[in-house]
Amino acid sequence: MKIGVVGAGAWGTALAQVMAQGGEVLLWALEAEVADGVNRDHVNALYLPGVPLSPAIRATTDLAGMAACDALLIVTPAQHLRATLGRLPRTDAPLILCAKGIEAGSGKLMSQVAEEVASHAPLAVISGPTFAHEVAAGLPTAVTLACADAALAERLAARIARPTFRPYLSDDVIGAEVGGAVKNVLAIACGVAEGAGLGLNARAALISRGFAEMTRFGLALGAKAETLAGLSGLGDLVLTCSSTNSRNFSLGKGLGEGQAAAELLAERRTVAEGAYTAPVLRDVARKAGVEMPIVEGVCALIEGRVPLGHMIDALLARPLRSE
Ligand SMILES: NC(=O)C1=CN([C@@H]2O[C@H](COP(=O)(O)OP(=O)(O)OC[C@H]3O[C@@H](n4cnc5c(N)ncnc54)[C@H](O)[C@@H]3O)[C@@H](O)[C@H]2O)C=CC1
Ligand SMILES: O=C(CO)COP(=O)(O)O
Repeated sequence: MKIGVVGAGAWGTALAQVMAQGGEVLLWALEAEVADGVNRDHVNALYLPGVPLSPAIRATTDLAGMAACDALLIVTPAQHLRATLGRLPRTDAPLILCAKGIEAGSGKLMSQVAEEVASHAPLAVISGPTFAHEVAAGLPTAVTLACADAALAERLAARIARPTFRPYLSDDVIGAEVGGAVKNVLAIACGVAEGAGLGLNARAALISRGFAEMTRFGLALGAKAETLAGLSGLGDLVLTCSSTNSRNFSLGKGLGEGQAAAELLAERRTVAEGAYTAPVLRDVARKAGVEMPIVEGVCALIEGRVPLGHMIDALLARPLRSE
């Protein structure tokens, strides 16, 4: 099974590196300098610096080449998924969606966007606790591979599984996507707590009450509770809420230190998906009648509507209730 990877940011490059252990991989990069660097020097200096890449990865800036692949890992940021899929050549190859987010404007999960733009393609999702640098370095990692078609899931798992990269199968595509999208927003909240010096008790409270928000939201969208408690939900939440290796956590840390969201976002080339997912997540949750006070607080901070102190006071002053 020849694998194509669409998107040569940190995660697409790391996935290409693991998949190259099982044969040649074609990697599509938006930027010509990235494709050139991968082909000539076997590095992606822009998005995954310091990692020597496998010579079995061949990079291209031409999406047409993806038609020759048997399965495509789609790893562009969430807000670029629709446009990128729209430019892909028509192919019957399964699309394995790897971005974590909700589309602004439509309020759709990645699989719902793909169903609209590439309705002919079989879909799967990879999600879970996966810092790109660790995966690229061959450190042990487990992910959720979600697909409604059990036979396809098994075929994909057989190709994707590597000695240090272990997929667990699930039929709950929505659940796998909700976990990845919501944890990014909660990681911003935990970063805020770090930046503002609120302590580790506050972080643990945000993780567990954030998980309650993720679970309420996921169940309202039809996700299974056990998916949300698995690698793609709780697992990724714990990882991303614990380390400045997370772009979302470090964005939150900057906010907690008093910097403005607009400045922090303008400074970065890499994507902090939670900043774009937060407002649309809040809107979808409100429409579904799901209370997400931590997500509401993150939105208020990102939009610059309330000072940090007010946001913290508002969360602590909510009516007392059962856990
Ligand atoms: N970096 C990580 O450790 C992980 C990232 N992810 C997810 O993977 C997705 C991609 O993130 P990264 O690879 O980290 O990105 P990145 O932050 O390393 O790089 C940004 C990417 O966006 C692309 N891009 C910019 N403008 C674009 C456009 N107009 N059209 C298409 N692509 C465009 C760039 O070419 C580059 O590939 C995100 O949804 C992220 O949440 C998931 C798991 C781990
Ligand atoms: O999704 C990730 C780890 O699973 C990466 O998190 P960040 O995008 O916050 O860096």
